[in-house]
Amino acid sequence: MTPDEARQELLRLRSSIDNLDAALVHLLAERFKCTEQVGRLKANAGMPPADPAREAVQIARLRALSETSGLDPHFAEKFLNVIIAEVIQNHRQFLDE
Ligand SMILES: C=C(O[C@@H]1C=C(C(=O)O)C=C[C@H]1O)C(=O)O
Repeated sequence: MTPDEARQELLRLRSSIDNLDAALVHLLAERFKCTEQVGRLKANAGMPPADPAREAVQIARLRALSETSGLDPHFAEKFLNVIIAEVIQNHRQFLDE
């Protein structure tokens, strides 16, 4: 591959990365819209913000999905835990409203 071909290939790959990053942002935005509704529902119904049993099921499911799709299951678990921690923090704020 010539240096010029390598630069072209890099641009092509980065264009796909940019599209995928945009898709991730949109997916996360939809997920947080949904979890906001869950948080308000739970706060109104007197349910606790966190549900460790539900989280364990989700983590097991995502780890299995990761294994079949070639994603590192450890990374998938870490990623989901970061998102869930943010969601629970948001849910706690609804308790004060
Ligand atoms: C969204 C919920 O609240 C919390 C956040 C979760 C999530 O982000 O997936 C899962 C379980 C709960 O700890 C829920 O109970 O479904």
